[in-house]
Amino acid sequence: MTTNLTSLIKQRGPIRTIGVFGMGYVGIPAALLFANAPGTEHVYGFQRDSPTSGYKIAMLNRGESPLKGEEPGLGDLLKKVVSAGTFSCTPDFSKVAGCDAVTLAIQTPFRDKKDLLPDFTPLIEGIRNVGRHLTPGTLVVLESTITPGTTAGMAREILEAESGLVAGEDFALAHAPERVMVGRLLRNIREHDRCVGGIDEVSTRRAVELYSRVLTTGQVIPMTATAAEVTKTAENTFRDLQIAAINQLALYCEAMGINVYDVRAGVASLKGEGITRAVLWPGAGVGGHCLTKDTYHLERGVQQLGPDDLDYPTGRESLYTLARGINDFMPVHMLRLTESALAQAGKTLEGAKIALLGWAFINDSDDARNTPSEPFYEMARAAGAEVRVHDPWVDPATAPDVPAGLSRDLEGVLEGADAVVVFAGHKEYRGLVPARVRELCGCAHPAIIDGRNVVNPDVWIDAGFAYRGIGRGDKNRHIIEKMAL
Ligand SMILES: NC(=O)C1=CN([C@@H]2O[C@H](COP(=O)(O)OP(=O)(O)OC[C@H]3O[C@@H](n4cnc5c(N)ncnc54)[C@H](O)[C@@H]3O)[C@@H](O)[C@H]2O)C=CC1
Ligand SMILES: CC(=O)N[C@@H]1[C@@H](OP(=O)(O)OP(=O)(O)OC[C@H]2O[C@@H](n3ccc(=O)[nH]c3=O)[C@H](O)[C@@H]2O)O[C@H](C(=O)O)[C@@H](O)[C@@H]1O
Repeated sequence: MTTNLTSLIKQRGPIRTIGVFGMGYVGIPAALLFANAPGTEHVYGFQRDSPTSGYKIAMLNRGESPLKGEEPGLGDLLKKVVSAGTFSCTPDFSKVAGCDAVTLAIQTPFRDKKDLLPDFTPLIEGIRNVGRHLTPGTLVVLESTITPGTTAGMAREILEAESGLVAGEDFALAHAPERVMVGRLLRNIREHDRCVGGIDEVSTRRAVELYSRVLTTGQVIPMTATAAEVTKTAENTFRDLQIAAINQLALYCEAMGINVYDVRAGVASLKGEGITRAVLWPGAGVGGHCLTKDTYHLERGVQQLGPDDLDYPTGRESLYTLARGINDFMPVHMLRLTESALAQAGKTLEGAKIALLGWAFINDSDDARNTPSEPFYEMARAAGAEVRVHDPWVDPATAPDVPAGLSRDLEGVLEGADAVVVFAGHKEYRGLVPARVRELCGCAHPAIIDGRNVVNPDVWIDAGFAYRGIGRGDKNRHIIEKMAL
């Protein structure tokens, strides 16, 4: 069926000029790969000149990356496309008018951690700016993680209102969620399969044309815009669910006095013939900006798109939000394990000195977004404990929302501690020496609470520690070897 949009796209020919809104972890690698792809004449990196991020504009145009941490290949690619003149960064959104395709990779954080609602303000501002300069025949693609229904709903309405054009008639509109991981941004975009969903067939086809040019081993998987939104939120919901399943099993194993890692090895040994189990790892909780929010995007999507059509067991909570609840319970459980270990050494949380090891939400990383260490920190202090935090990766000078007293001096944090609580599986903690730690703690029976299975229980129990570990029902009831300091 030849629609007005089909002929508009035909008149435009292949996509040559591209705009990418949001020069962040997602937008920058995406823009550089588009700029480096055959057939691309120019890519505009659209970046608002905000107080916090405006500096990126000049930095990127100098060929310097504003992204923290190692990103293999990104620096060289940036220099290449800047010197080739196929990429430039600008706050001048009027250049949208000259683009054949515009993508938006703008942040969509929680508005407030308590209400778990997304703050779409920055994204809406970006969509509005695209609409103001939108010309017929252009493809618009949302890459941000959004609530299912947003592309065909709110985004479409704003674009049409600002441009006076009609989506699906005058311009193409799609969603193509990002699956990148910091530390492997370029590789992930090239190699991961890419779900690409248009509000209609013509939009999907144009979006497939855009993304096919940057994929190497990845395949494009076409679908509808809403299906693409659900795919992104569901893939992280499922990961959160898998983590909750092993966390619940860890709690059960503690109650039954067995070692969850024996059970995990047993279950994981079921292999092949489609009967394999995806058993993940129990731990002190789930942080990050993906798994902590994407479940709620999915839940809001079904509530907004299909409230009257959803058939679900009456009065039962969603399995997915229940999983979120179990994962968010793990820092509470860590506090209870700490309390139990302190009690075994004749102490209480009140007045105890706690060394919290690990502020980052993930091993060997400086990323502390929505870290599970934070609720533990707050609860322990509320219970009257003094908590000092160590993290070898998180920089107290630059990381947001760091606790008072976050230090990189491990021995200093351990000095005088009644309890040592491991929240991140940083490699530094796998080498802790019990005798040295006990000497630094300066008491006969310090507590060690292992949230990431980084210490050997027997070695620490033999050294006089009151040990507790997530899922270690076989060790958590040990007796203390009475010994003088
Ligand atoms: N960072 C990651 O590893 C992943 C992120 N995502 C999703 O991708 C989206 C972007 O995330 P990040 O790149 O991490 O965010 P980011 O915060 O690193 O980058 C966003 C950029 O957009 C800019 N910006 C904000 N409002 C703007 C506007 N109105 N016009 C132009 N620029 C604007 C910001 O100044 C910033 O430079 C989010 O929805 C996130 O959930 C998805 C998968 C992985
Ligand atoms: C593009 C994108 O959204 N990728 C997601 C991202 O997740 P994220 O960066 O949040 O790291 P993650 O490995 O999922 O870990 C999230 C949180 O869950 C905890 N975690 C993770 C795995 C596990 O078995 N047990 C566990 O407790 C981690 O400690 C962390 O606190 O990266 C994951 C990945 O590394 O593959 C990926 O599966 C996720 O879908």
